[in-house]
Amino acid sequence: MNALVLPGDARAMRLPADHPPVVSGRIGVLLVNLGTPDATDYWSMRRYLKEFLSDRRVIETSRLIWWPLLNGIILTTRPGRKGKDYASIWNRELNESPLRTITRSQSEKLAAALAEAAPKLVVDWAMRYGNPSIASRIEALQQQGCDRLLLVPLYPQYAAATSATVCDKAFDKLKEMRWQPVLRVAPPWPDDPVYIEAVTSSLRKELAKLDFEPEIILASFHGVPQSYLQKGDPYHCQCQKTARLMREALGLDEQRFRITFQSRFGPEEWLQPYTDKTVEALAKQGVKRLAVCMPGFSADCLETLEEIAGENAEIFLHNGGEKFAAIPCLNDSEEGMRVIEHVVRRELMGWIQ
Ligand SMILES: C=CC1=C(C)c2cc3[nH]c(cc4nc(cc5[nH]c(cc1n2)c(C)c5CCC(=O)O)C(CCC(=O)O)=C4C)c(C)c3C=C
Ligand SMILES: [Fe+2]
Ligand SMILES: [Fe+2]
Repeated sequence: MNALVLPGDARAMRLPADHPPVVSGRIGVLLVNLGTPDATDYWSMRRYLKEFLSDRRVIETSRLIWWPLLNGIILTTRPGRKGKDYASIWNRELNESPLRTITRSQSEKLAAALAEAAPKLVVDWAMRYGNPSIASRIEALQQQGCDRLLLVPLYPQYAAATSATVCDKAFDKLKEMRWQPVLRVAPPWPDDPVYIEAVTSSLRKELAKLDFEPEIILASFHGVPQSYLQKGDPYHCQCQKTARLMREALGLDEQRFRITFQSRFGPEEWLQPYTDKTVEALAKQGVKRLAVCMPGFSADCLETLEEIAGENAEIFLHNGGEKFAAIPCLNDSEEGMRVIEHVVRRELMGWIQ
């Protein structure tokens, strides 16, 4: 007879010698963000973009039209161009993208914050595209004895292209498993008072550090094609709600605090107003001082550091603007961790005390 110590509760269990090993009794929390290439060279970028842009949740265009486009022009030209953009924001110390560095830190800080209240908890993190994959981390959590799993897509606003595809991927892994962990999924938090308080107090703090007072603040959210809204995706409404609640909490009017949508891709019409067009128009109208916050991103990434802090700053300054600030995302700041810990504690109710 073997004596097996269960990591969760340190119970010793007696099993026959030919019995497969059993580890159980722990709870896994898996934080998931969008994705990241392993490196900025052409092939790493191509692999990452191929996985990302082959996802039917992201690109809903008919495969007959999309496949030749993707495998022809897009995967030939985009990896090189975007590799340079990633290189401009790369974390050289750790040789990885900022999104990876920040997501790991969020996971480590969450684990530390919950260690005392929930010693059976194992906190981990994954990327929907690239590494570490969702499948590999679910497997690792199971090997550590997690028979219950809380999946946390790190998107405050739900979109099929982000939140739903995280669930699809997790369920793909579960489909292969004999002993599936029980799965809970954290809902989005577009109007959660803890989130609204965190994004507005973080914004106030960042504004206070500037050497200027912006005439206008943009809340820029990642866009999606306009057709996704027509098909019933709640993303647009949830972004509007977050922006309205932020504006009310800040006591600003609709002129001073405006919503825009960034990162459009391809010729289709995306959610509007577009961030880059708005930034250009404001500069041309004579606005001299502008700040842009990005409350839909839980962590700084290519779209915030390169597109907003880089490209959009340049657009503003080239068209007559004088001062531009890109406000950092919540990241692993005190405010950011307050939101993640709040969501996780609430969704673990009944599983932990
Ligand atoms: C082409 C369709 C895309 C849709 C729809 C889309 C939705 C969407 N994306 C995010 C968050 C992020 N996107 C990021 C990068 C990125 N997004 C797309 C395309 C779509 N996104 C691409 C092709 C890329 C890669 C870069 C590029 O080639 O332009 C990132 C940054 C990742 C990083 O490592 O830094 C984030 C985050 C949301 C929230 C969203 C819909 C709501
Ligand atoms: Fe995106
Ligand atoms: Fe709406």
